[in-house]
Amino acid sequence: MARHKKTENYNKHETRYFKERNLQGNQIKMSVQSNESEVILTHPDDSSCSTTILKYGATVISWKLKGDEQLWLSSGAKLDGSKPVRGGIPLVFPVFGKNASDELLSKLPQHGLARNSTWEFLGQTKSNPPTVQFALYPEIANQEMTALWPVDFSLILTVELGLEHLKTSIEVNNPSKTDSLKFNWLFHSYFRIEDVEGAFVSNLVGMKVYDQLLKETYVDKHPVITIHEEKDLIYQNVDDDRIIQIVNKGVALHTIKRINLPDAVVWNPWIEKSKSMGDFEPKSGYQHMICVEPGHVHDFITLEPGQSWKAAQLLDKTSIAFQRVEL
Ligand SMILES: O=P(O)(O)OC[C@H]1O[C@H](O)[C@H](O)[C@@H](O)[C@@H]1O
Repeated sequence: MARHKKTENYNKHETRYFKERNLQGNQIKMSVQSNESEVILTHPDDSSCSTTILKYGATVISWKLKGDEQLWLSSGAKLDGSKPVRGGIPLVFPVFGKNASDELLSKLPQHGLARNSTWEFLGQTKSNPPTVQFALYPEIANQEMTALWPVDFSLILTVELGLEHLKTSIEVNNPSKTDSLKFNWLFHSYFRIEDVEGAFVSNLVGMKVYDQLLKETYVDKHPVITIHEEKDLIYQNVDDDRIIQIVNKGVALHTIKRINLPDAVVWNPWIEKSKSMGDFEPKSGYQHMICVEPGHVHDFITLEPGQSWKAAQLLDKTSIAFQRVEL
């Protein structure tokens, strides 16, 4: 039995269209289409703005603004539910990376079970900007993984498509009456860029960072992060008002705003690591992508029975913003 009330009746074997009405009450363009495997949102005021969410992992696999794709998706990504999607915005829960110390979380594979589970499509909650919700809870999550991590939880993902933004919000609830819920959360966003070597990531200067390759923690004094080799950096407790941007040729291509997400991972696999990932295609793809991943990963969030936690990632088109920092 589904725990979450669907906002629209929905027959999973049919494609369903949710239509918009204009001021005269005429039916106009459809803004949400759903079929067995994916949900597609198209902005009612501009059909060149759209996003596609795969029900497997509730993974955003495409986000187009004025017809331009914003996210990087590997041409070798599996979209059939056989493995997590390489690209787009995979969701990381309840653990980031491979945990070695927690009795239960350490049994889960890298990045947990949310990206390996088919989520329930709850329906559309708003017509403009078009907004939809998905849910995940133990009864429908990947059963091999819930057997390893027998913990109660409930997740609601909200995806809102604006004319100039994509907002993904998460609510985590602990429905248990007796046990606490301990977890990490992260939006593993893969951004598309023309040439990673010509780009930089801004506004992380002065932040404490754990370098996963060097296995060292230090304060990053680089004014910007450039990518000319493999990078795997976890910035911790980044000030809430720091707006992280991916800048290319003097233009802020992507702006990443974090709501209740203190950490940000910056990752590019570069040449050798890309070769080692079977689903990373083309192998030259590392030149055209960068992951900037807002999350809560440097420590765990703990929810007591009945408690909930909310956070969001807002991607938009803010013009270039260098922020003053006190070092
Ligand atoms: O290959 P995956 O399990 O999708 O992980 C891809 C990457 O995710 C994050 O960015 C981590 O910081 C990296 O260490 C990891 O390699």
